[in-house]
Amino acid sequence: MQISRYSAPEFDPYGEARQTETDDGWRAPVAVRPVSAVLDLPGSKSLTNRELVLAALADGPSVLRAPLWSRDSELMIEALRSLGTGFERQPGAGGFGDDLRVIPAEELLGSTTIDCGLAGTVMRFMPPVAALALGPTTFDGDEGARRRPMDASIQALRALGVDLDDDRRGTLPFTVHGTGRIEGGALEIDASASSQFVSGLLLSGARFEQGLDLRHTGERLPSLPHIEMTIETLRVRGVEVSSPETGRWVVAPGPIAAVDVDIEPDLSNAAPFLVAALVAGGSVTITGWPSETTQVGAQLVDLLPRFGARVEREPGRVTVHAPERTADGGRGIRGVELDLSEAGELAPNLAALAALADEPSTITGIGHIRHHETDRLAALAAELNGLGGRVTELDDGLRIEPAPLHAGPWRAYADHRMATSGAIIGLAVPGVVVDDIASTGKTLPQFTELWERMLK
Ligand SMILES: O=C(O)C1=C[C@@H](OP(=O)(O)O)[C@@H](O)[C@H](O)C1
Ligand SMILES: C=C(OP(=O)(O)O)C(=O)O
Repeated sequence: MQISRYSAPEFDPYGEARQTETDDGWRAPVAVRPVSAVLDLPGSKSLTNRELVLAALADGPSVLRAPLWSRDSELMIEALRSLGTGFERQPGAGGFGDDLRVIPAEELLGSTTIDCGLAGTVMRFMPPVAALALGPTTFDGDEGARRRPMDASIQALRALGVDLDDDRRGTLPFTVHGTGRIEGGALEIDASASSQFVSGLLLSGARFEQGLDLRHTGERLPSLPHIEMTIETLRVRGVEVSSPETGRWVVAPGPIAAVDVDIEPDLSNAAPFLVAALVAGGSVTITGWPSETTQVGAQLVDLLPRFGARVEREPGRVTVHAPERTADGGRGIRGVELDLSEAGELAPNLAALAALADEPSTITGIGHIRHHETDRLAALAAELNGLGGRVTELDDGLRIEPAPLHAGPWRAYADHRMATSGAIIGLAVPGVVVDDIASTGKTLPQFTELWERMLK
């Protein structure tokens, strides 16, 4: 599925802050007064795509309530459908679309091609599922997806005895020749480039004859909360999974239970809106905030105060209040020294915030985000510096120094979080034009609508 070019409705809340699709892209609206917004957000990408895989491998039908409907989740649905999984949409109670009943295939069948788009979850979670299907499954995706590392998934499946045809560069495209079963057992992988290699194997591991005893051999492992999320979703479905030591996970063989699940709102997609409170002034509230969660976006309640925000927690909601304005009318955003190795997903939006701070910031621990939708370190440095910023790329992060920013184009590189980062900068800097706001459809097709609502 290709996302159609976004066509924004005419939007002119302040006369000067027009949000329109021009030939060059989307003119980001400027915040001309403090915001005071209460917003509801659609479901989590990471939870939806895990629950889709687990529901398809389960021992009976499951309902996903309030799942995310976006490019990444629809690609996952299509991938599972092409292997024989049944799906029925059911009216949902929330405001963001239907619930989804997932009916596992009696037998998963290959002889198909899976389009991964640019979705890391599809390209890393689906190959083990394809190996459990009978017949060949070819994996491919967007041009940008062909640059994302896949070697750990490919080598893992080979080590498990699965036959694969690939380009030998450790990237898409490749073909998995599924035989309908995987023996399983002990396996070593280097997941330093992405936690998704680990999650992908754990999600299918209970369906291997001997389960899985997986060890990570690399020096670092990014995005640990996402592995915790995988473990938690498995446990909810009755799978025995343990981590006897750091970097090792054991999944017992056995059925994956059919369970109806509620998908939490996407807390990483809360980031641009909560960050907007610091940039525009005022406050932004996100409703439906879970009291307990494995989502890494929950760390925003601790991260944003480091930039000077005040965070208020009430049952089911989080409110972020802007810092006090400085004596000279500045935003009062503080510089930070952050290790974001656990929360690399939040780095683009937090880097945009840091670029609007009064003090320098250093964000480290995020070398792996060079392998996200684009090389996010290079992209952030290029786009911020293109607007007059003073950003230095480090091996594993960014050094961001205060500098006055000016109008200009902002390239999204087909990356939803680069697009929302451009929108954040545009709140403070008139004349920022994001070339591909439609890329937000990867995980949040309602982005511009919610952004408008926030600014009203
Ligand atoms: O498992 C997941 O749902 C994800 C894991 C993380 O990937 P990396 O470990 O590659 O950072 C995260 O950044 C990505 O957005 C989603
Ligand atoms: C890295 C991300 O996505 P993906 O699931 O495609 O890896 C992200 O959403 O920030």
